[in-house]
Amino acid sequence: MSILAFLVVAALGTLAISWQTSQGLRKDTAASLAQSVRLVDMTLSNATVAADAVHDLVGTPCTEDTIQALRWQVARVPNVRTVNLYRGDTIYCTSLFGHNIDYVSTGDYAGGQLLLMSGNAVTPDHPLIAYRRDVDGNGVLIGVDGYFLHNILNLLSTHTYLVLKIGDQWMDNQGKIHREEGWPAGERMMLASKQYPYEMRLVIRKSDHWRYIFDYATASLVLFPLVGLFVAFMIYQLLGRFATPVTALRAAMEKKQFIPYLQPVVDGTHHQITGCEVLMRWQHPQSGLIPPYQFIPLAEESGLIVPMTRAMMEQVREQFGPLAAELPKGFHFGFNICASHFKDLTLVDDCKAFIDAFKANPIKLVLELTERELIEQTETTQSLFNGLRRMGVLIALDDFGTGHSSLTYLQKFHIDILKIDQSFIGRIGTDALAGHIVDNVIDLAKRLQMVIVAEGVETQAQVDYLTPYQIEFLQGYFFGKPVAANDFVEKWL
Ligand SMILES: Nc1nc2c(ncn2[C@@H]2O[C@@H]3COP(=O)(O)O[C@H]4[C@@H](O)[C@H](n5cnc6c(=O)[nH]c(N)nc65)O[C@@H]4COP(=O)(O)O[C@H]3[C@H]2O)c(=O)[nH]1
Repeated sequence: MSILAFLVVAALGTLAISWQTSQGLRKDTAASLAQSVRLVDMTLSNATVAADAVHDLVGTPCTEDTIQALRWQVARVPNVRTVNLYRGDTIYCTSLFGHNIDYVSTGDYAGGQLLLMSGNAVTPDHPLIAYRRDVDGNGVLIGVDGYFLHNILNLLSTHTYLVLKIGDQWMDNQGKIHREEGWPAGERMMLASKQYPYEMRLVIRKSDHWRYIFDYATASLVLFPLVGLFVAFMIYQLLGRFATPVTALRAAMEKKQFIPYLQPVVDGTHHQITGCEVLMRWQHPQSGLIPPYQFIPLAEESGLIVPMTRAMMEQVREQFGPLAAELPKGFHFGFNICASHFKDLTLVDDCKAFIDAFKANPIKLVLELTERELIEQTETTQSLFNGLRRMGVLIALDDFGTGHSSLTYLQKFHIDILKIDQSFIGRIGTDALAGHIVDNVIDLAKRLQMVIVAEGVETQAQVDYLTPYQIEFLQGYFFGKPVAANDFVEKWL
């Protein structure tokens, strides 16, 4: 989707740029054509001025005065290089050589008026335009300097190929005169002069488009890919990353959205705080605080629970390690650990790092395993359990009474603590049968001679009921609900 979005924006950008470019190019070229015709007309009008000035000399003999008058026009009128008089098809008087006989092919003149020449006798490589004014078979020929004309072409053909066409000849912006139609390929435009028989022709080559794009749409060239990348990134954020619930979990983990909530655990006699259970919450930016039953099963299924639990231990360690001195003596932290985590040897390192963070006032670390998900005994799990034991980590069996743990299982894994499931505590005082079941579960736990925690204690009646059993620890809303780490510090420490 992101790539598609990028391509769509890029395609739109390309369309916009090419539309913008072709519109701009068309407008600019039309303006260049009009401008070039105006300038060439202006140049040729100088020839008209010179021709007007010597009009009366047409057909008169080539005297010194006539030659002087011709030369005077060359000196006076801009762009005029030569002024010549002819009779029929013979030039007989020139500003350059005075009295001189030369042949003129008047039939070659476009519209009988203009001829494009690559040079003359004096400057054979210097283009010029001959302007002819005929007066009944006689007339005047004005040589107009091609330099100014090819400069006009040069100046106005920055983005296109612009030529001046007179008859079947044309001059390019280098001042070269051509006869064949050897023009570059591309879109053609032309504009004819209304005053003189010539036209300006223009070719928009493919490369002109590119040059035009770079010159005029640089901002768009940078902007569109950037917008494309931004849109693609936003779509990636909104759709791509959360395409599956697992990717959503992974993203949340990277953004550290899983945070610890802590619930106090109190001693069974004086109801003083002795430790806490760490319970994970997902602080979702849109949905708010998400309880663990909505994401823990998926986290376990996908294997993400291991890094999530490690991050949880790290967060608690970083927040409470510096407060070690303020914790009650022998304070315990309980973490829920899923069965698959017991195959991961990094657990030992994480536990060591956790314990080491509280050297100032050593704590007890409790790993809570749920009874509903029994651990298989393999060499790895066994060595892991042994390693944890050596470090003094305690193992608690959570939700005791709801699963199928056998005595052998409890012994095999050296369980230290049994946490009686809250469903049993919740039944206290409801009916006689329920009371019987609760008694039996507590009795069984007692016979196993393990430390007991009663979970889910909500009422005074439940506390009173449990008191004669001398249960070591109690946990439940009656004493305190799970709260964020800061609130826990404020309320309990
Ligand atoms: N009605 C009632 N409920 C009480 C009372 N006292 C405690 N509770 C709730 O009982 C649950 C005790 O945790 P749990 O049995 O380990 O059960 C936990 C545990 O199995 C799992 N869980 C929570 N955090 C983690 C975690 O970090 N890792 C793993 N693997 N599982 C976790 O999600 C389960 C539910 O957690 P929570 O929603 O936090 O629910 C907590 C706690 O808020 C009470 O007096 N009344």
